[in-house]
Amino acid sequence: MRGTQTISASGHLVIGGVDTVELAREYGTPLYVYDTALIKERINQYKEAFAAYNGMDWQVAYASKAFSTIAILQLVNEFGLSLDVVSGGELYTALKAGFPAGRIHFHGNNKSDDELILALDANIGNVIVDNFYELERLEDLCAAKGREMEILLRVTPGVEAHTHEFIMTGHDDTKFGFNLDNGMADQAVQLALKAPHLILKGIHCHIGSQIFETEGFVRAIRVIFSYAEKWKRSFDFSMQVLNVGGGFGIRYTEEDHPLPVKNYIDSIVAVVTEECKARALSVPAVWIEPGRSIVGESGTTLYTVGALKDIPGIRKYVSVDGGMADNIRPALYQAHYEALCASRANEPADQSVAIAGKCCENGDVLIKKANLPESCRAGDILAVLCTGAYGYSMASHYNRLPNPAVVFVENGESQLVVRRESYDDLIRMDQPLKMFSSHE
Ligand SMILES: Cc1ncc(COP(=O)(O)O)c(C=O)c1O
Ligand SMILES: N[C@@H](CCCC[NH3+])C(=O)O
Repeated sequence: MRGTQTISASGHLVIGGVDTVELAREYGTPLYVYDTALIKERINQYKEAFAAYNGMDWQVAYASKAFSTIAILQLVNEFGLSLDVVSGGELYTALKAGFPAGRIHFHGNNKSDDELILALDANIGNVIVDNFYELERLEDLCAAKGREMEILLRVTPGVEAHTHEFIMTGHDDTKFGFNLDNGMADQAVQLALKAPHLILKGIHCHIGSQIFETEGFVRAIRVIFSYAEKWKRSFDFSMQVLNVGGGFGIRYTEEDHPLPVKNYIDSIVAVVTEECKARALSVPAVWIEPGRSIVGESGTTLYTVGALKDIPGIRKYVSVDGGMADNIRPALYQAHYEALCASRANEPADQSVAIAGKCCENGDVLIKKANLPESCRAGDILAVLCTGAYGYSMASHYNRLPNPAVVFVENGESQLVVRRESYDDLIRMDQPLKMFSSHE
Protein backbone atom coordinates (compact mmCIF):
# COMPACT_ATOMS: atom_id res chain seq x y z
CA MET A 1 0.00 0.00 0.00
CA ARG A 2 1.30 3.45 -0.92
CA GLY A 3 0.35 6.95 0.14
CA THR A 4 -3.23 7.02 1.43
CA GLN A 5 -4.15 3.57 0.07
CA THR A 6 -6.21 1.38 2.42
CA ILE A 7 -8.64 -1.51 2.13
CA SER A 8 -12.28 -0.95 3.05
CA ALA A 9 -14.42 -3.28 5.17
CA SER A 10 -15.98 -4.54 1.95
CA GLY A 11 -12.53 -5.46 0.65
CA HIS A 12 -12.13 -2.66 -1.88
CA LEU A 13 -8.99 -0.64 -2.51
CA VAL A 14 -9.48 2.90 -1.22
CA ILE A 15 -7.33 5.84 -2.34
CA GLY A 16 -7.59 9.31 -0.83
CA GLY A 17 -10.57 8.07 1.16
CA VAL A 18 -12.44 7.12 -2.04
CA ASP A 19 -13.48 3.56 -2.93
CA THR A 20 -11.79 2.70 -6.24
CA VAL A 21 -14.66 0.41 -7.28
CA GLU A 22 -16.96 3.43 -6.94
CA LEU A 23 -14.50 5.52 -8.95
CA ALA A 24 -14.53 2.91 -11.71
CA ARG A 25 -18.34 2.92 -11.69
CA GLU A 26 -18.58 6.73 -11.74
CA TYR A 27 -15.86 7.59 -14.27
CA GLY A 28 -15.44 4.33 -16.20
CA THR A 29 -12.22 2.43 -16.89
CA PRO A 30 -9.39 2.60 -17.74
CA LEU A 31 -8.99 5.43 -15.28
CA TYR A 32 -5.89 7.20 -14.00
CA VAL A 33 -6.36 8.00 -10.31
CA TYR A 34 -3.97 10.38 -8.52
CA ASP A 35 -3.52 10.48 -4.76
CA THR A 36 -2.85 14.21 -4.46
CA ALA A 37 -1.89 14.00 -0.77
CA LEU A 38 1.07 11.85 -1.84
CA ILE A 39 2.07 14.37 -4.52
CA LYS A 40 2.06 17.14 -1.92
CA GLU A 41 4.06 14.98 0.50
CA ARG A 42 6.72 14.42 -2.17
CA ILE A 43 6.90 18.11 -3.05
CA ASN A 44 7.33 18.96 0.62
CA GLN A 45 10.09 16.38 1.01
CA TYR A 46 12.10 18.15 -1.69
CA LYS A 47 11.42 21.57 -0.23
CA GLU A 48 12.32 20.49 3.30
CA ALA A 49 15.50 18.77 2.13
CA PHE A 50 16.76 22.03 0.59
CA ALA A 51 15.37 24.25 3.35
CA ALA A 52 17.72 22.48 5.78
CA TYR A 53 20.57 24.38 4.12
CA ASN A 54 20.47 27.95 5.36
CA GLY A 55 21.60 30.49 2.83
CA MET A 56 21.52 27.99 -0.02
CA ASP A 57 19.86 29.21 -3.20
CA TRP A 58 17.79 26.41 -4.80
CA GLN A 59 14.89 25.65 -7.09
CA VAL A 60 12.88 22.49 -7.57
CA ALA A 61 11.38 22.45 -11.06
CA TYR A 62 8.74 19.81 -11.71
CA ALA A 63 9.56 18.01 -14.99
CA SER A 64 6.14 18.26 -16.58
CA LYS A 65 6.89 15.61 -19.21
CA ALA A 66 6.11 13.07 -16.48
CA PHE A 67 2.47 14.22 -16.32
CA SER A 68 1.27 17.48 -17.78
CA THR A 69 -2.31 18.65 -17.44
CA ILE A 70 -3.76 21.98 -16.34
CA ALA A 71 -4.73 20.64 -12.90
CA ILE A 72 -1.39 19.09 -11.95
CA LEU A 73 0.46 22.23 -13.04
CA GLN A 74 -1.87 24.34 -10.91
CA LEU A 75 -1.21 22.08 -7.93
CA VAL A 76 2.55 22.23 -8.45
CA ASN A 77 2.36 26.00 -8.81
CA GLU A 78 0.42 26.32 -5.55
CA PHE A 79 3.28 24.56 -3.85
CA GLY A 80 5.79 27.03 -5.23
CA LEU A 81 7.77 24.74 -7.53
CA SER A 82 9.29 25.88 -10.81
CA LEU A 83 8.52 24.04 -14.03
CA ASP A 84 10.50 22.25 -16.71
CA VAL A 85 8.83 22.06 -20.13
CA VAL A 86 10.22 20.41 -23.26
CA SER A 87 7.88 21.47 -26.02
CA GLY A 88 5.54 24.19 -27.18
CA GLY A 89 2.65 21.99 -26.08
CA GLU A 90 3.94 21.62 -22.53
CA LEU A 91 4.69 25.34 -22.41
CA TYR A 92 1.22 26.20 -23.72
CA THR A 93 -0.39 23.94 -21.09
CA ALA A 94 1.63 25.64 -18.38
CA LEU A 95 0.64 29.11 -19.56
CA LYS A 96 -3.01 28.06 -19.76
CA ALA A 97 -2.70 26.71 -16.20
CA GLY A 98 -1.63 30.20 -15.16
CA PHE A 99 1.87 29.03 -14.25
CA PRO A 100 4.08 32.09 -13.66
CA ALA A 101 6.23 32.33 -16.80
CA GLY A 102 9.28 33.50 -14.85
CA ARG A 103 9.46 30.11 -13.15
CA ILE A 104 9.33 28.10 -16.39
CA HIS A 105 12.49 26.52 -17.83
CA PHE A 106 12.47 25.38 -21.45
CA HIS A 107 14.34 22.23 -22.49
CA GLY A 108 14.66 20.23 -25.67
CA ASN A 109 17.26 19.16 -28.22
CA ASN A 110 15.40 20.51 -31.24
CA LYS A 111 13.22 23.44 -30.30
CA SER A 112 11.53 25.01 -33.30
CA ASP A 113 11.52 28.74 -34.00
CA ASP A 114 7.82 28.80 -33.17
CA GLU A 115 8.49 27.19 -29.81
CA LEU A 116 11.31 29.62 -29.02
CA ILE A 117 9.14 32.57 -30.03
CA LEU A 118 6.31 31.30 -27.79
CA ALA A 119 8.83 31.13 -24.93
CA LEU A 120 10.22 34.60 -25.63
CA ASP A 121 6.78 36.17 -25.97
CA ALA A 122 5.63 34.57 -22.73
CA ASN A 123 8.84 35.85 -21.09
CA ILE A 124 9.75 32.54 -19.47
CA GLY A 125 12.52 32.32 -16.89
CA ASN A 126 15.19 30.68 -18.97
CA VAL A 127 15.99 28.45 -21.91
CA ILE A 128 18.25 25.45 -21.49
CA VAL A 129 20.22 25.57 -24.72
CA ASP A 130 21.08 22.13 -26.05
CA ASN A 131 23.25 22.70 -29.17
CA PHE A 132 25.09 25.21 -31.37
CA TYR A 133 22.20 25.53 -33.82
CA GLU A 134 19.87 26.59 -31.01
CA LEU A 135 22.44 28.97 -29.53
CA GLU A 136 22.66 30.81 -32.83
CA ARG A 137 18.92 30.88 -33.49
CA LEU A 138 18.01 31.99 -29.99
CA GLU A 139 20.50 34.85 -30.22
CA ASP A 140 19.01 35.88 -33.61
CA LEU A 141 15.43 35.68 -32.34
CA CYS A 142 16.30 37.75 -29.27
CA ALA A 143 18.14 40.29 -31.43
CA ALA A 144 15.12 40.57 -33.73
CA LYS A 145 12.91 41.26 -30.74
CA GLY A 146 15.48 43.56 -29.13
CA ARG A 147 15.44 41.61 -25.88
CA GLU A 148 17.66 39.38 -23.77
CA MET A 149 17.11 35.85 -22.48
CA GLU A 150 18.72 34.00 -19.61
CA ILE A 151 20.12 30.64 -20.59
CA LEU A 152 21.74 27.54 -19.15
CA LEU A 153 23.86 25.28 -21.33
CA ARG A 154 23.08 21.59 -21.17
CA VAL A 155 26.29 19.61 -20.94
CA THR A 156 26.99 15.91 -21.17
CA PRO A 157 29.37 14.93 -18.41
CA GLY A 158 30.19 11.44 -19.72
CA VAL A 159 28.69 9.75 -16.69
CA GLU A 160 26.66 6.60 -17.13
CA ALA A 161 23.78 6.37 -14.68
CA HIS A 162 22.90 2.83 -13.67
CA THR A 163 19.53 2.66 -15.36
CA HIS A 164 17.85 1.37 -18.52
CA GLU A 165 19.84 2.23 -21.64
CA PHE A 166 16.92 4.13 -23.21
CA ILE A 167 16.53 6.49 -20.27
CA MET A 168 20.23 7.12 -19.73
CA THR A 169 21.34 10.53 -20.99
CA GLY A 170 24.55 11.63 -19.29
CA HIS A 171 26.95 9.40 -21.25
CA ASP A 172 28.98 10.58 -24.26
CA ASP A 173 26.89 8.97 -27.01
CA THR A 174 23.65 10.89 -26.56
CA LYS A 175 21.71 13.33 -28.70
CA PHE A 176 21.45 15.74 -25.77
CA GLY A 177 23.72 18.61 -24.83
CA PHE A 178 27.29 19.78 -25.36
CA ASN A 179 29.88 17.10 -24.58
CA LEU A 180 32.41 18.20 -22.02
CA ASP A 181 35.32 15.94 -22.90
CA ASN A 182 35.68 16.88 -26.58
CA GLY A 183 35.68 20.67 -26.20
CA MET A 184 32.11 21.25 -27.40
CA ALA A 185 31.05 22.70 -24.06
CA ASP A 186 34.11 24.99 -23.88
CA GLN A 187 33.20 26.39 -27.26
CA ALA A 188 29.52 26.78 -26.30
CA VAL A 189 30.44 28.71 -23.15
CA GLN A 190 32.60 31.10 -25.19
CA LEU A 191 29.89 31.59 -27.83
CA ALA A 192 27.20 32.15 -25.20
CA LEU A 193 29.33 34.70 -23.39
CA LYS A 194 29.86 36.57 -26.64
CA ALA A 195 26.19 36.48 -27.70
CA PRO A 196 24.93 40.02 -27.04
CA HIS A 197 21.37 39.00 -26.19
CA LEU A 198 22.00 35.84 -24.19
CA ILE A 199 22.78 35.91 -20.48
CA LEU A 200 24.64 32.76 -19.53
CA LYS A 201 23.50 31.96 -16.00
CA GLY A 202 24.82 28.46 -15.64
CA ILE A 203 25.06 24.83 -16.58
CA HIS A 204 22.59 22.00 -16.77
CA CYS A 205 23.05 18.25 -16.86
CA HIS A 206 20.70 15.31 -16.58
CA ILE A 207 22.32 11.90 -16.31
CA GLY A 208 19.27 9.67 -16.65
CA SER A 209 16.13 8.49 -14.98
CA GLN A 210 15.01 6.06 -12.26
CA ILE A 211 18.38 6.33 -10.47
CA PHE A 212 18.76 4.58 -7.12
CA GLU A 213 22.12 5.82 -5.95
CA THR A 214 23.80 9.18 -5.45
CA GLU A 215 27.11 8.21 -7.05
CA GLY A 216 26.14 9.24 -10.61
CA PHE A 217 25.06 12.73 -9.48
CA VAL A 218 28.23 13.15 -7.43
CA ARG A 219 30.48 12.09 -10.30
CA ALA A 220 28.68 14.34 -12.80
CA ILE A 221 28.91 17.33 -10.46
CA ARG A 222 32.63 16.79 -9.87
CA VAL A 223 33.26 16.63 -13.61
CA ILE A 224 31.27 19.83 -14.20
CA PHE A 225 33.19 21.69 -11.48
CA SER A 226 36.52 20.73 -12.98
CA TYR A 227 35.35 22.55 -16.12
CA ALA A 228 33.73 25.40 -14.17
CA GLU A 229 37.09 26.17 -12.60
CA LYS A 230 38.71 26.25 -16.03
CA TRP A 231 35.95 28.46 -17.45
CA LYS A 232 36.33 30.88 -14.56
CA ARG A 233 40.08 31.10 -15.17
CA SER A 234 39.98 31.20 -18.97
CA PHE A 235 36.77 33.09 -19.75
CA ASP A 236 35.90 34.73 -16.41
CA PHE A 237 32.63 32.83 -16.47
CA SER A 238 31.04 32.29 -13.04
CA MET A 239 28.50 29.52 -12.92
CA GLN A 240 25.63 31.10 -10.98
CA VAL A 241 23.28 28.16 -11.47
CA LEU A 242 23.98 24.44 -11.53
CA ASN A 243 20.95 22.43 -12.60
CA VAL A 244 21.55 18.71 -12.03
CA GLY A 245 18.32 17.56 -13.67
CA GLY A 246 15.96 14.89 -12.43
CA GLY A 247 16.02 11.13 -12.40
CA PHE A 248 15.40 10.35 -8.72
CA GLY A 249 14.14 6.79 -8.52
CA ILE A 250 10.83 5.47 -7.18
CA ARG A 251 9.51 2.11 -6.00
CA TYR A 252 7.54 0.52 -8.82
CA THR A 253 7.84 -2.94 -7.27
CA GLU A 254 9.27 -4.38 -4.10
CA GLU A 255 12.52 -5.00 -5.98
CA ASP A 256 13.13 -1.24 -6.28
CA HIS A 257 14.95 0.45 -3.43
CA PRO A 258 15.08 4.20 -4.02
CA LEU A 259 16.76 6.44 -1.49
CA PRO A 260 14.77 8.90 0.54
CA VAL A 261 14.60 12.28 -1.25
CA LYS A 262 16.73 13.85 1.48
CA ASN A 263 19.67 11.53 0.72
CA TYR A 264 19.86 12.63 -2.92
CA ILE A 265 19.67 16.31 -1.99
CA ASP A 266 22.18 15.97 0.87
CA SER A 267 24.71 14.31 -1.43
CA ILE A 268 24.21 16.88 -4.18
CA VAL A 269 24.55 19.84 -1.81
CA ALA A 270 27.57 18.27 -0.07
CA VAL A 271 29.54 17.71 -3.27
CA VAL A 272 28.66 21.16 -4.65
CA THR A 273 29.83 22.82 -1.43
CA GLU A 274 32.97 20.71 -1.28
CA GLU A 275 33.93 21.34 -4.91
CA CYS A 276 33.39 25.11 -4.56
CA LYS A 277 35.55 25.21 -1.48
CA ALA A 278 38.32 23.14 -3.04
CA ARG A 279 38.35 25.25 -6.20
CA ALA A 280 37.71 28.63 -4.54
CA LEU A 281 34.53 29.16 -6.54
CA SER A 282 31.37 30.77 -5.21
CA VAL A 283 28.52 28.35 -4.51
CA PRO A 284 25.96 28.40 -7.34
CA ALA A 285 22.22 28.09 -6.93
CA VAL A 286 21.36 24.38 -7.12
CA TRP A 287 18.36 23.47 -9.26
CA ILE A 288 16.82 20.05 -9.74
CA GLU A 289 14.07 18.74 -12.03
CA PRO A 290 12.24 15.74 -10.57
CA GLY A 291 9.33 14.40 -12.60
CA ARG A 292 8.76 10.74 -11.85
CA SER A 293 9.43 11.08 -8.14
CA ILE A 294 6.81 13.83 -7.73
CA VAL A 295 3.92 12.04 -9.45
CA GLY A 296 4.90 8.42 -10.13
CA GLU A 297 3.87 6.64 -6.95
CA SER A 298 0.72 8.72 -6.56
CA GLY A 299 -0.84 7.33 -9.74
CA THR A 300 -2.88 4.14 -10.02
CA THR A 301 -4.59 2.92 -13.17
CA LEU A 302 -7.92 1.17 -12.74
CA TYR A 303 -9.02 -1.34 -15.35
CA THR A 304 -11.97 -3.70 -15.72
CA VAL A 305 -11.09 -7.35 -16.10
CA GLY A 306 -12.48 -9.03 -19.23
CA ALA A 307 -11.41 -12.22 -20.96
CA LEU A 308 -9.39 -14.89 -19.14
CA LYS A 309 -7.27 -17.40 -21.02
CA ASP A 310 -5.74 -20.29 -19.15
CA ILE A 311 -3.06 -22.22 -21.05
CA PRO A 312 -2.44 -25.29 -18.87
CA GLY A 313 1.20 -25.62 -17.91
CA ILE A 314 2.10 -22.28 -19.50
CA ARG A 315 0.27 -19.31 -18.02
CA LYS A 316 -3.05 -17.65 -17.44
CA TYR A 317 -3.78 -14.36 -19.17
CA VAL A 318 -6.11 -11.88 -17.51
CA SER A 319 -7.07 -9.25 -20.09
CA VAL A 320 -8.00 -5.71 -19.13
CA ASP A 321 -9.74 -2.89 -21.01
CA GLY A 322 -6.55 -0.83 -21.50
CA GLY A 323 -2.89 -1.66 -22.02
CA MET A 324 0.04 -0.29 -23.99
CA ALA A 325 -2.02 2.68 -25.22
CA ASP A 326 -2.36 4.02 -21.66
CA ASN A 327 0.95 2.60 -20.37
CA ILE A 328 3.67 2.04 -22.95
CA ARG A 329 6.42 1.57 -20.34
CA PRO A 330 6.30 -2.25 -20.04
CA ALA A 331 6.53 -2.64 -23.84
CA LEU A 332 9.09 0.16 -24.29
CA TYR A 333 11.42 -0.34 -21.33
CA GLN A 334 10.44 -3.79 -20.03
CA ALA A 335 9.28 -1.82 -16.98
CA HIS A 336 7.84 -3.79 -14.08
CA TYR A 337 4.66 -2.95 -12.18
CA GLU A 338 2.59 -4.47 -9.40
CA ALA A 339 -1.17 -4.93 -9.48
CA LEU A 340 -3.96 -5.91 -7.17
CA CYS A 341 -7.58 -6.79 -7.57
CA ALA A 342 -9.17 -3.57 -6.29
CA SER A 343 -12.58 -5.20 -5.94
CA ARG A 344 -11.15 -8.16 -3.95
CA ALA A 345 -8.27 -6.47 -2.16
CA ASN A 346 -8.82 -8.48 1.04
CA GLU A 347 -8.60 -11.89 -0.62
CA PRO A 348 -5.27 -13.73 -0.72
CA ALA A 349 -3.44 -13.07 -4.00
CA ASP A 350 -2.53 -16.70 -4.51
CA GLN A 351 -2.57 -17.09 -8.27
CA SER A 352 0.19 -15.97 -10.63
CA VAL A 353 -1.13 -14.52 -13.90
CA ALA A 354 -0.10 -12.31 -16.79
CA ILE A 355 -2.06 -9.10 -17.13
CA ALA A 356 -2.63 -8.47 -20.82
CA GLY A 357 -3.73 -5.29 -22.51
CA LYS A 358 -6.33 -5.19 -25.27
CA CYS A 359 -4.13 -3.87 -28.08
CA CYS A 360 -3.56 -5.98 -31.14
CA GLU A 361 0.07 -6.73 -30.21
CA ASN A 362 1.28 -9.92 -28.62
CA GLY A 363 3.71 -7.78 -26.63
CA ASP A 364 0.91 -5.80 -25.04
CA VAL A 365 1.34 -7.38 -21.63
CA LEU A 366 1.31 -4.93 -18.73
CA ILE A 367 2.64 -7.37 -16.14
CA LYS A 368 4.12 -10.79 -16.94
CA LYS A 369 3.79 -12.12 -13.40
CA ALA A 370 1.17 -10.60 -11.14
CA ASN A 371 -0.43 -12.19 -8.11
CA LEU A 372 -4.20 -11.98 -8.07
CA PRO A 373 -6.87 -13.83 -6.09
CA GLU A 374 -7.99 -17.12 -7.63
CA SER A 375 -11.53 -15.73 -7.74
CA CYS A 376 -10.64 -12.67 -9.88
CA ARG A 377 -12.84 -12.73 -12.98
CA ALA A 378 -14.57 -10.62 -15.65
CA GLY A 379 -16.08 -7.49 -14.17
CA ASP A 380 -13.56 -7.19 -11.36
CA ILE A 381 -11.60 -3.94 -11.03
CA LEU A 382 -7.86 -4.25 -11.32
CA ALA A 383 -5.43 -1.62 -10.03
CA VAL A 384 -1.97 -1.27 -11.55
CA LEU A 385 0.10 0.72 -9.08
CA CYS A 386 2.65 3.46 -9.54
CA THR A 387 1.54 4.60 -12.99
CA GLY A 388 1.55 8.33 -12.27
CA ALA A 389 4.64 9.20 -14.31
CA TYR A 390 4.98 8.71 -18.07
CA GLY A 391 1.66 6.87 -18.25
CA TYR A 392 -0.90 9.48 -19.27
CA SER A 393 1.85 11.64 -20.77
CA MET A 394 3.04 8.85 -23.09
CA ALA A 395 -0.45 7.55 -23.90
CA SER A 396 -1.27 6.90 -27.54
CA HIS A 397 -4.33 6.23 -29.63
CA TYR A 398 -3.01 2.92 -30.88
CA ASN A 399 -5.89 0.79 -32.16
CA ARG A 400 -7.92 4.02 -31.90
CA LEU A 401 -8.39 3.58 -28.19
CA PRO A 402 -9.66 6.81 -26.62
CA ASN A 403 -7.41 8.22 -23.89
CA PRO A 404 -8.71 7.46 -20.37
CA ALA A 405 -9.99 10.04 -17.92
CA VAL A 406 -7.88 11.33 -15.01
CA VAL A 407 -9.24 11.94 -11.52
CA PHE A 408 -7.63 13.44 -8.45
CA VAL A 409 -8.69 12.05 -5.06
CA GLU A 410 -8.15 13.42 -1.59
CA ASN A 411 -10.00 13.44 1.74
CA GLY A 412 -12.90 11.35 0.49
CA GLU A 413 -13.50 13.51 -2.59
CA SER A 414 -12.76 12.96 -6.27
CA GLN A 415 -12.43 15.47 -9.07
CA LEU A 416 -12.33 14.78 -12.78
CA VAL A 417 -9.30 16.68 -14.12
CA VAL A 418 -9.19 15.23 -17.63
CA ARG A 419 -12.35 13.86 -19.17
CA ARG A 420 -12.35 10.57 -21.07
CA GLU A 421 -12.03 10.90 -24.83
CA SER A 422 -15.02 9.88 -26.92
CA TYR A 423 -14.98 8.23 -30.33
CA ASP A 424 -15.89 11.65 -31.72
CA ASP A 425 -12.76 13.10 -30.12
CA LEU A 426 -10.76 10.49 -31.99
CA ILE A 427 -11.99 11.60 -35.40
CA ARG A 428 -12.15 15.32 -34.58
CA MET A 429 -9.07 16.16 -36.67
CA ASP A 430 -9.89 13.81 -39.55
CA GLN A 431 -10.83 15.30 -42.92
CA PRO A 432 -12.92 13.40 -45.49
CA LEU A 433 -11.17 12.27 -48.64
CA LYS A 434 -11.45 14.75 -51.53
CA MET A 435 -8.58 13.73 -53.84
CA PHE A 436 -8.43 10.62 -56.00
CA SER A 437 -12.16 10.57 -56.72
CA SER A 438 -11.37 7.91 -59.27
CA HIS A 439 -14.81 6.45 -59.45
CA GLU A 440 -15.95 8.61 -62.36
C1 LIG B 1 16.32 17.22 -18.77
C2 LIG B 1 15.44 16.38 -17.92
N1 LIG B 1 15.09 16.84 -16.69
C3 LIG B 1 14.28 16.13 -15.90
C4 LIG B 1 13.78 14.91 -16.27
C5 LIG B 1 12.89 14.20 -15.33
O1 LIG B 1 13.32 12.93 -15.03
P1 LIG B 1 12.58 12.07 -13.93
O2 LIG B 1 11.14 12.02 -14.29
O3 LIG B 1 13.23 10.76 -14.00
O4 LIG B 1 12.78 12.77 -12.61
C6 LIG B 1 14.13 14.40 -17.53
C7 LIG B 1 13.65 13.06 -17.96
O5 LIG B 1 14.35 12.09 -17.85
C8 LIG B 1 14.97 15.15 -18.37
O6 LIG B 1 15.30 14.71 -19.58
N1 LIG C 1 9.79 8.43 -20.31
C1 LIG C 1 10.75 7.68 -19.61
C2 LIG C 1 11.90 8.42 -19.05
C3 LIG C 1 12.56 9.41 -19.94
C4 LIG C 1 12.28 10.74 -19.43
C5 LIG C 1 12.73 11.88 -20.26
N2 LIG C 1 14.14 12.13 -20.35
C6 LIG C 1 10.11 6.74 -18.61
O1 LIG C 1 8.96 6.46 -18.71
O2 LIG C 1 10.73 6.20 -17.77
